[in-house]
Amino acid sequence: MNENTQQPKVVFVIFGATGDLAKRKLFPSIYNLYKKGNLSENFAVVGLARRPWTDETLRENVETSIRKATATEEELSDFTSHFYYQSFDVTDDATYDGLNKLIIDLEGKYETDGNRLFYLAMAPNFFGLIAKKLKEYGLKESAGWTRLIIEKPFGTNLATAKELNNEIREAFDEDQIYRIDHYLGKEMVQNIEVIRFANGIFEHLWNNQFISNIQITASEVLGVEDRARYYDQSGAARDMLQNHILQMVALLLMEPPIKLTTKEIRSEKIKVLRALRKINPDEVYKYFVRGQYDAGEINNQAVPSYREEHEDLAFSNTETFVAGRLLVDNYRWAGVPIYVRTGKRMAEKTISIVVQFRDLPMNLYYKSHKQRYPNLLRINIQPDAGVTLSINASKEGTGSLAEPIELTYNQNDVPGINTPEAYEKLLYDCTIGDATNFTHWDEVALSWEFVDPILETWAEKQPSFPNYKSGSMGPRAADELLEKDGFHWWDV
Ligand SMILES: NC(=O)C1=CN([C@@H]2O[C@H](COP(=O)(O)OP(=O)(O)OC[C@H]3O[C@@H](n4cnc5c(N)ncnc54)[C@H](OP(=O)(O)O)[C@@H]3O)[C@@H](O)[C@H]2O)C=CC1
Ligand SMILES: O=C1O[C@H](COP(=O)(O)O)[C@@H](O)[C@H](O)[C@H]1O
Repeated sequence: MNENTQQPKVVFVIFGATGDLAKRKLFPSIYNLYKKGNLSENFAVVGLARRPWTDETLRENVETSIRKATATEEELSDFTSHFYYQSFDVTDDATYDGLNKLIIDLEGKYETDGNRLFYLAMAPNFFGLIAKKLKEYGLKESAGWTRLIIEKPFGTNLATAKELNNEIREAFDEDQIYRIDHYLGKEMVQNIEVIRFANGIFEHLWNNQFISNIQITASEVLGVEDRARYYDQSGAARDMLQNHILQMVALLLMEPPIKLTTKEIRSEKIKVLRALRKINPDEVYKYFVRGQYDAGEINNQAVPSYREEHEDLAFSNTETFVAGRLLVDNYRWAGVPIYVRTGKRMAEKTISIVVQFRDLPMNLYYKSHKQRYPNLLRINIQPDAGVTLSINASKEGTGSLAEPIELTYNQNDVPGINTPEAYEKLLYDCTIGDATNFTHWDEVALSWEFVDPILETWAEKQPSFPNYKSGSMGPRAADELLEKDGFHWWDV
């Protein structure tokens, strides 16, 4: 079935084809695009890494990674026959000419019109170098389009992000650069705009007169897994807050764009990020909470503390949890706190947004003020994908008393809906040249500007870690953030 009208022709070049991201996300996503007819037969994939694999080894690995997708043997071999491997060290100049030759051969064989998509699924310290070499060895020169997808993290602070951006911009134009943030490929994150801008009942109330606060939670059950080396240098603020969480904030608070184009949507998101109130160093501990998980229990299973996960982490002061209270200084949002929290080894895997509407000045249907239930709009991103609206009504037998009831749409319950993986959507968008759900440099820079003072202040003082139990919803201080304002985290 072809869900979209365009069936791109392209050679994908994956740097880091033997790695975790390629195996878990990229190969299955390319397969799904192919299976759904969102990719024409005119495509090839070149996998690159240092390991001395052959085309056959790569194809076997691709097969293993997509087996779950229940393909027949014939479908699998048709698909994997488009994959080619080249053993390649990105630091070795001698390898780039050979790569160009292989791509040109494949362009002839598969008639891909010279379209090239370079995907950098490698450690970020290689991003600048690869971009430079692609230009230097003429791999950017082709009869079709050339695009570059860059994985996260994009720098470790504003200064390093600028350096990286300058390196990449020397080789590629901004409109060829696709900085991926996979949260922007999630169905319900994309739906934020639709829910807001296609519904008068929400958009008319979407401001500080009617909304008392907004809560964003991205909690994970998993711990650091085998990414300790990366994660310990990063921590929750760099790993999740600087990118995924601030992107959701921008989508939730932006003004309606004048058109649904990449340029207009980005321009509105950028205005929100510019309006984020910068945190003064002396306010960091008042408005932001950091945490690191201790041992605990999740789903009745004992799990170790962060420091016990790997010998290199034994004395780590890296945060695995961050919560904060953000303010956006513009006419629409002045005074509305946006609470965010994200962390590893929490009680459950959830990504959800709760929009709490203001109480009525006087509600005739409650016996006491304590029983009031505000209206809540929940945008459930994962594991449920849908929306829930909490309203008040009298239930049978409760007479003239109001009780909260929930109106729920859960996409997971709708038969026949097969929500595509975030990476699948974003890969497709890139092949058709739609950069709407990728981040512009200005968004990256503004997000670092917001996060940097928090990280700098934290770096000055050793935290008292661990400070939350695995299987909990984070440190107690994260609850106090809201309690000080008379709110509490809603269940997610
Ligand atoms: N894994 C994940 O879930 C996520 C990953 N990311 C990002 O994706 C990127 C890749 O991550 P991930 O796949 O986990 O990393 P891995 O460590 O699993 O893979 C790294 C890849 O780079 C290759 N490589 C390393 N050095 C060289 C070199 N000098 N020349 C050529 N190839 C080299 C490795 O292969 P070989 O050793 O054979 O050379 C391997 O294929 C990172 O930027 C990460 O932050 C982002 C979100 C989630
Ligand atoms: O980018 C990242 O995201 C994942 C969480 O992604 P999700 O789609 O499962 O919500 C996180 O585990 C990882 O640390 C981070 O790098």
